[in-house]
Amino acid sequence: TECPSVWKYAKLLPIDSEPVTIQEGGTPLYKCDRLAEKIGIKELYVKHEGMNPTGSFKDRGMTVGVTKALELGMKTVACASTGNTSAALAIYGAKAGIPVIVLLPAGKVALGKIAQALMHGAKVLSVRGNFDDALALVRTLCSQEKIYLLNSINPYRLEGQKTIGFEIADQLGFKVPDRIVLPVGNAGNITAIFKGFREFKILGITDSLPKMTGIQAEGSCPIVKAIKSGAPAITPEEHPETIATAIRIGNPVNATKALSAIRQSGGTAESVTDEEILAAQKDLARLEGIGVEPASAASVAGLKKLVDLGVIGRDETVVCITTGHLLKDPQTVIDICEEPTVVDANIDAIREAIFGK
Ligand SMILES: Cc1ncc(COP(=O)(O)O)c(/C=C/C(=O)C(=O)O)c1O
Repeated sequence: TECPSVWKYAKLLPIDSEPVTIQEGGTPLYKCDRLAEKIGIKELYVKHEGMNPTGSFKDRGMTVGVTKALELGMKTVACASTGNTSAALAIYGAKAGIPVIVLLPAGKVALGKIAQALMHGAKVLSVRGNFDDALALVRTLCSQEKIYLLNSINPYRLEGQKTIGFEIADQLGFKVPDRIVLPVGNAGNITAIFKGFREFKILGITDSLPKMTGIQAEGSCPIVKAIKSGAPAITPEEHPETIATAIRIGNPVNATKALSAIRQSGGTAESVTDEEILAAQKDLARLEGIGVEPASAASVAGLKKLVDLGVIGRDETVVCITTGHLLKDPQTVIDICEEPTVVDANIDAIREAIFGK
């Protein structure tokens, strides 16, 4: 059988040429019974997008976006990023053989992501400002030069990411889950996944739509505030703050589409504290063996909060999307875990450390 990947769904993607691919997609959908029991719901799956080649779901958008860049005869690609978008663009640009420019918020990008962007040969600019400043600047650059902008304002990114919805439906035997819960930053992914489920329904492949449920960090949650207030648009946040640096975004470019996806699907949005995010990161790792970076764990933290609040029913079938691998942000893990025990190299010291005698 065909290896599951983004390009399994090529007929539903707006690409006519040979794709630039590193076999992205086809990520595991884990049934998480121990985590489900702890949270108190009947059926919980985790779609682990950290298992993509570059370690995040961004690969799906970039395989389509970079292929389209070549189709359009673009010679250089660029993006602003909280880290994962830039890592993926660096890798797909390298695969495509074209130069990559990335703008990162100085001091606010996890180690693994910077390592990827640098090693794969991107021109990395560390901007003295936040992600939103960097995004405004790269949009200006791409309007002045013939450089292809590949942030999720570029619709081809969302075309690739909608395959997450296709795969979940595929993996559940075309039984659509009641709800998808995922972290929201620039709000491209929640928009894209809803599009995927909507397209499968229009094609008659499935017969329902999941409730799209976006989770943000309490210190960076413009989408949540708009959903709770019923506002037609977000109020951008000047100083977004969270340990989950991947979603430290105050002015999401896809806000309008995301608000529509949440409202059309009967979903919701909720915020969680950094502490709740880190607790969920540990639960995923220690109950299910799923290693994620902090932002990804916001999905599980938000699920727990919404179940406790009675917003999510205990009999719902829920899929949480974990968006990035633990190895992207090892420093945060070292900072929150207990130190290793240093021992002398002899069996007595080992036994003492383990058995205390
Ligand atoms: C691990 C992780 N989890 C969730 C999100 C939020 O997805 P969107 O709501 O579609 O933005 C991101 C986004 C990262 C960037 O925006 C970037 O890399 O520039 C992420 O890296």
